[in-house]
Amino acid sequence: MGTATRVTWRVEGMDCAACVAKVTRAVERLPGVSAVEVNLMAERLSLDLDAGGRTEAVETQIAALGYGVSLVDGAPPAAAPPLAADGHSHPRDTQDAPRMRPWWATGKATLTWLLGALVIGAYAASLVLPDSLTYPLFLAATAVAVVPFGRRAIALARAGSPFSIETLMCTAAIGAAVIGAAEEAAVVVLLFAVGELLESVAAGRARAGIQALAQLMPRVALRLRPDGGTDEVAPEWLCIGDLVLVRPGDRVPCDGMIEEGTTALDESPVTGESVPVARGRGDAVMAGAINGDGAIRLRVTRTAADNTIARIIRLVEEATASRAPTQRFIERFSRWWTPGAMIVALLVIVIPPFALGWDWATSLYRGLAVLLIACPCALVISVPAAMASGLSAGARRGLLVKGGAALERIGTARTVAFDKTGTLSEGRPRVTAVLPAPGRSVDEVLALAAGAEQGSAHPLAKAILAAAAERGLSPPPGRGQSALPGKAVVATVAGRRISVGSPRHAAEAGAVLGDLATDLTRLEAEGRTVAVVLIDNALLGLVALRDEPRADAQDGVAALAALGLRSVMLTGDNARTGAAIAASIGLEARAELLPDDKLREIGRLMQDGAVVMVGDGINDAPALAAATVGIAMGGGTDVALETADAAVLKDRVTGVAELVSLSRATMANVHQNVAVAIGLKAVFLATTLAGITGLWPAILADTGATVLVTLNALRLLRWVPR
Ligand SMILES: Nc1ncnc2c1ncn2[C@@H]1O[C@H](COP(=O)(O)OP(=O)(O)OP(=O)(O)O)[C@@H](O)[C@H]1O
Ligand SMILES: [Zn+2]
Repeated sequence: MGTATRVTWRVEGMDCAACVAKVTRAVERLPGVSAVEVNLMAERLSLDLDAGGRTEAVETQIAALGYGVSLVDGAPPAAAPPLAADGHSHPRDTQDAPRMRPWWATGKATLTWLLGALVIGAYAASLVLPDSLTYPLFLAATAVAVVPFGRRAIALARAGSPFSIETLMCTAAIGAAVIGAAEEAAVVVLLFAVGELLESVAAGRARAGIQALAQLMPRVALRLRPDGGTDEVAPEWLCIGDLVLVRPGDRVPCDGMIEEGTTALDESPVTGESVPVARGRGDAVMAGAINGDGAIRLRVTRTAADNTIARIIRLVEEATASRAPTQRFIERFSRWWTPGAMIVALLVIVIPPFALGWDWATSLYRGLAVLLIACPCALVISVPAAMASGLSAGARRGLLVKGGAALERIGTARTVAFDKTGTLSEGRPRVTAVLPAPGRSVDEVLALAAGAEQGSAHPLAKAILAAAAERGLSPPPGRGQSALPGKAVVATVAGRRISVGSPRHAAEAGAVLGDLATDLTRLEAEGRTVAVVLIDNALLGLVALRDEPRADAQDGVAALAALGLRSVMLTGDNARTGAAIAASIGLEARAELLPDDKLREIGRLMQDGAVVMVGDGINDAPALAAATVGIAMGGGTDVALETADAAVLKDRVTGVAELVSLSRATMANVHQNVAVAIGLKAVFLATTLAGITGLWPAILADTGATVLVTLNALRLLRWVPR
C-alpha cells in the first residue's frame, strides 16, 4: 500500500503553457495519479502512479488530447543495460519509439495546408460560381478543421476543462456556419490552425536553441588503454576514472581533470568566453570546449549524463518550466477569462434584441465576433514564449538563469553587491612584502606564519604557504589550529602561540605595532591586505599581500552604472585596503564585515529596492541566498549553480551587466506581447460591439495577435550582449 512509482513519458506536440496546463489537468484527474509535473522544453511528463493507477489510462488520455506519448522511464524493468567490453555497465539513454499520435495531431502542417487549399479554392470558385455552389466548399473546409479541434475540445471537457480555447473556436466556427457565414467560419478555423502551427514552430526554435548545446559533444572519445593505445568510444560510454586523450583541435568529450599536458582551451561554445584559457595538469576542463594546440590526457570526472553541458540543458529546461510571477498572474487571469468571455458573448446575443431592438442575425453575428476576440491564446503565450527565448538566448552565451522568476527580478535591481575575493579580484593573493618586527627576520616571520596557516583553506593562507615554499623554508608543524572567521587563524607552532590575522584582531589582542604602524597604513592605502603575525600576542611581523582586481572589474562596474545600477563591494578586509581597491575599480566599499555583517548589509541595501548579490558561490552562499537575486560567477560552477539563482559561466564581471540587460530585454518583450495581445482585442471588442467591424477583423485580431506575439518572442533568440 502507498508505494507509488514515478513514471515519465515523453509528450510530443506541446507548444505553450496552455498545452502544459491541458495535459496537467487532464492526467491529474485520473485515478491513482499524483504529483504531476509537465516540462514543456524537455517534452516530459512525470507523475507518481500508485496501485490504483494504470499507465495505459494516462497514455490514452494524452493521445485523446492530440499529443504523442511514449514511455521513457518507470516502465516494468527492461533488460539490464549491456555490459561494455571493459566490464563496467555504462549509462545509456533508453527510450522506446514514440507511440502513434492521432493523424490529426501529427499532421498539424498537413491539416493547415489542406485547409488553406480548400479555403483558397473556395474563394477562386466564388469568382465564377454562384454562392449556392461555393457555400458547401467553405462548409467542407470548416468541417475538416472542426473535427480535430472539436475532438480535442471534447477530450478536454471530459478531462475537466470545458472552457478551453478549442471550445471557444469550435463554438465560434459552428455558430458562424449556422448563421450562414460559412466563409468566415472557414477562415476562423484556418487561421486558428495557422496560429497553432506557428506556436509549435516557435516552441521548436527555443527548444532547438538549447539542444544545440548537446551538439557540442563530440561523437567519439579516445579512451586510453593501459597499454597506451586508444579505443574510439562514444562519450556516453566513458566512466568516471577513465583516461581520455584529447588531440589538438578536438572537442573535449567529457568533464575531466588534466593528468598530462598543457594547452589553451576555447570554452566559448559553453561559457561564451571568447579568449582561450591556458590549462595544465590538475586543471578542470569541461566537455564541449575546443582544444588548442596541445595534446592532453584527461581523467574523466563526470559521466556524460551529468557533465556541465547536460546540467546546463537540464537547468534551462527546468527554468522554462518554472513560471515567472507575471506568467502566473496571466494564467490565473485567463482561467476566468474564457468562461467569462463566453458569458459576455451569450449576453451580447440574447440581451440587445430585447433591450436595443437589434435583430437576431445582428446579435448572433456580433456575439460570435466577441467570442473570437475573447480567445486568450495570444495572451497565454505572451509571457512563456518571451521567457523561453530569453532563457535560451542567455544560456547560449554563458548566462544561466534558473527560472522566469529570477530572470524577471534581475532587471529590477537597484543595487549590485559584489563579494571582493574571487569575484571582483582574481582570488589569488600573493605575498608582496614581509616586514619583521625589530630583532626578527623575514624567514622567521614567514616560517611561523606558514606553520599556523597549514591546513587552512583561506586564500591568504595559501599565499603565505606558497611564499614560504618559494623561499625554501620548511615551516614547523602547527598544532591545535583554530580559525576565527573574518579575523584570524591561531595555532601553536614550535611551542609558541602564533596568530595570523587582521590588524583589528591584533589590536584586540593588545599587540603594539610600534614603528611598523606607519608601514601598515601605507601598505593598506596602496590596496594591500596586511596580515599581522603575533607571537604570544606580541608583534612578530607584517605580511603584505595583494590580490589583483580582475582585468574587467572596472568595465563591469561601469556597465552597471550605465544601466543605472549602484555597485557596492562587500569585504572582510580592513577599511583602508577596501577603500583603495574599491576606488581603483570605481565603486563603493563596505569593509571590515564579518560574515554575519555581510548578511545585515544586504538587508540594509534591500531597503532601497531589489539587490543582486554577486559571489563565487564558495564562502558566500548565505549572502547569495539572502539577496533578491544571487548570481554566481565563474569557476566554482557546481556550487554556484546550486546556491545561486543565476550564474555567469565565464569569469567576467561584465557578465552581470549582460544579465541585467538580458532581463530587461526579456521583460520589454513580455510587455510588448501583453500590450499587443490585450490592445488589439480591446480595440476590436469596442468596434465590434459598436457595429463598426464584423467577424473578419475579429478573426484577424485574434490570430494576428498570436502571430505577432510569437514572432516578437522569437526576435529575442537573437539577443546579443551590448
Ligand atoms: N586564515 C587567515 N589568515 C590570515 N588572515 C586572516 C585569515 N582569516 C581571516 N583573516 C583576516 O580577516 C580578514 C577578513 O577575512 P574574510 O575571510 O572575512 O575576508 P576575505 O575572504 O579575505 O575577503 P572578502 O570578504 O573580501 O572576500 C582578512 O582580510 C584577514 O586580514
Ligand atoms: Zn498550445
